[in-house]
Amino acid sequence: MEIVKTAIAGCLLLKPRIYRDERGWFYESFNAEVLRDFVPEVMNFVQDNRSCSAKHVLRGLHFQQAPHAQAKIIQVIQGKVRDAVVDLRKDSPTYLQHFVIELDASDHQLMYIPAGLAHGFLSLEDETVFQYKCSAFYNPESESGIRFDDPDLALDWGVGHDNIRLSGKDRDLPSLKEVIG
Ligand SMILES: Cc1cn([C@H]2C[C@H](O)[C@@H](COP(=O)(O)OP(=O)(O)O[C@H]3O[C@H](C)C(=O)[C@H](O)[C@H]3O)O2)c(=O)[nH]c1=O
Repeated sequence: MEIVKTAIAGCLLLKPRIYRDERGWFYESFNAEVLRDFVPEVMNFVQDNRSCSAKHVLRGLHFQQAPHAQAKIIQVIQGKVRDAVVDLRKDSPTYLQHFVIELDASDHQLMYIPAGLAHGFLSLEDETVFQYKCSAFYNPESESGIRFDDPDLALDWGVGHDNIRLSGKDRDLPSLKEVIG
């Protein structure tokens, strides 16, 4: 597996070695021994989530507040997304840094997102299936987030905001300024 650093400290792209033959392909999508030196929570993933989204559905930006903050290893199983992360760790050298990256199921890339980052994605195709490992259990009481169109972040989702479909909960998310105080 190739481990690639991103613009945010500790957030890593994971590019598995793909074994192809006449039957198709195979790769290890998670291997604790391989990730041990790069992913502090490698042995603490306790929950896997999977969602399916229609085109232009945006889920996020979400995070769980400490002590329920979740590190995640995300992957697009089917379809394509624009995935966004924001560093909310006040002690991080990349505090408030953010980026958007396109992840396509056909690339088989994964991304490790440390605890303390806000995360969301925009589905670019119908039936986009998104799966991720979490290092802490779901704790709705600790859930928070940032609105997808926050003016201070100005995230580039690649489509007009009028085309984006949100849950009622996500429509009411606070701004970055409200979250960081
Ligand atoms: C997250 C979660 C949700 N649920 C239930 C609660 C709701 O009844 C239903 C849908 O939840 P929600 O609308 O919060 O799902 P998403 O909008 O996909 O949330 C996710 O969106 C972005 C992409 C993330 O990175 C977060 O991990 C996660 O919050 O599943 C559970 O039972 N367990 C869970 O871990």
